[in-house]
Amino acid sequence: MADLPLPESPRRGWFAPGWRNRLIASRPFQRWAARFPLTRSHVRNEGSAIFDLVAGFATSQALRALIELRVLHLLRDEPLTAGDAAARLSLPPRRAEVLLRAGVAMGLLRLRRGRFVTAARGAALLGVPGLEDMIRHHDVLYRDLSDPTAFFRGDTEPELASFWPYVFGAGGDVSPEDSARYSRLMADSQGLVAEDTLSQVDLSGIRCLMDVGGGTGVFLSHVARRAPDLELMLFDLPPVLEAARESLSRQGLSQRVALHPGSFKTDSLPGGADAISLVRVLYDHDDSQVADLLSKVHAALPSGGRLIVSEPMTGGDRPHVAGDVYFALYCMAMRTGRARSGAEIGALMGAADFVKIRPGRAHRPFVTSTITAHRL
Ligand SMILES: CC(C)=CCC/C(C)=C/CC/C(C)=C/C=C/C(C)=C/C=C/C=C(C)/C=C/C=C(C)/C=C/C=C(C)/C=C/CC(C)(C)O
Ligand SMILES: C[S@@+](CC[C@H](N)C(=O)[O-])C[C@H]1O[C@@H](n2cnc3c(N)ncnc32)[C@H](O)[C@@H]1O
Repeated sequence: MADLPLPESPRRGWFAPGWRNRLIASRPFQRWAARFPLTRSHVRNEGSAIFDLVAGFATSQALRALIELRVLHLLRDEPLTAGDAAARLSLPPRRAEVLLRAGVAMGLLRLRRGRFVTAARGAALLGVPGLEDMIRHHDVLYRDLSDPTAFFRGDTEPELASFWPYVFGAGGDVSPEDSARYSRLMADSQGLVAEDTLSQVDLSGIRCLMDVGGGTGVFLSHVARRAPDLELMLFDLPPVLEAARESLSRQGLSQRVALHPGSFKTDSLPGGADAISLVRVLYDHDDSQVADLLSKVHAALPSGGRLIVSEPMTGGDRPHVAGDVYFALYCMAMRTGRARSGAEIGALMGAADFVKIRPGRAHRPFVTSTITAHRL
């Protein structure tokens, strides 16, 4: 049996992890378990799960090609043969066929009588606001992860942060095109986050809500539709609020949302709101910045005031792929903050003197999770 480089296990005997892991890694055991009726379907499933881990990067890159070439759009209404699709996509026919078949294998396309057409999963993907742009911008993260060992050692200079210029204080030498690209991506992807936040958080009893780091006001525009009597305040960096002003005016919401330009790094937060939301804000910042921001939020709220935090979170002692792989690595590439578990965010809230700290019921942790708290 091959010797696994495992640390000495403190547990001994039949269930000691070292013993179990050595057994499972042994080829004779694997061959036996693959044949034994009570274990063979489990072995097949595990093999398939391991293969998905091994091949995940190839799947993601095929997905990016399908999106960049707009294959799902091309085949949404019109089934095409590989040859016709190749001509429309300006791809060599054999290569087009490989891509189309990959799309079928991924459940995004269907193949019927020699013609490819977009499947229900592909159509659903097209309907998710901002998801195509989100997939496209993964070119940056993909480059940043190209030497994963160096990445985890902290020996690389990821370029992802420069894609999101606001993190280092919007403005700077960011081109208007880049600025528009990130604002659009952030605003588009906010739709789902806003929906999921509002399905988890009860706004009843709130008179005035201030969204801090609220970007161009997408979350507040969802709140405005949901709660027509709520007063709304938006706090963000001055250049971001310029974009918010235009966007809110287009939606006829200029009168409902009061704009408060400022930086929570250098300024205190304005008073007047009895609830403050932080949507996808904390994970961009390190613990000391978050502690500082939460104490500013505490100071800005009246007694009984409410804090609402919504962002993708890690799974804590139950790690999951969305939080502990995708968002954890994403935030690490950003370098300024980190993905946190609900318990970690709750502890930071507690340290800032918030009470009644309650997690919401997140049904799509890959979109967002929520935690609410109160000021005494
Ligand atoms: C009608 C017939 C014939 C059949 C019906 C069959 C049927 C019922 C099909 C159902 C189809 C359907 C409606 C599916 C809906 C699917 C949905 C809504 C899927 C949503 C998926 C959302 C995803 C995958 C979201 C991903 C979000 C990502 C990756 C967000 C990333 C955000 C980042 C990186 C933010 C960065 C910000 C920063 C920089 C860290 O601050
Ligand atoms: C990840 S975006 C989230 C935007 C919006 N809440 C959403 O979920 O789409 C973070 C937001 O925090 C804002 N922000 C970053 N640093 C800030 C600061 N020092 N003061 C105020 N806002 C800041 C950014 O401008 C940006 O709008």
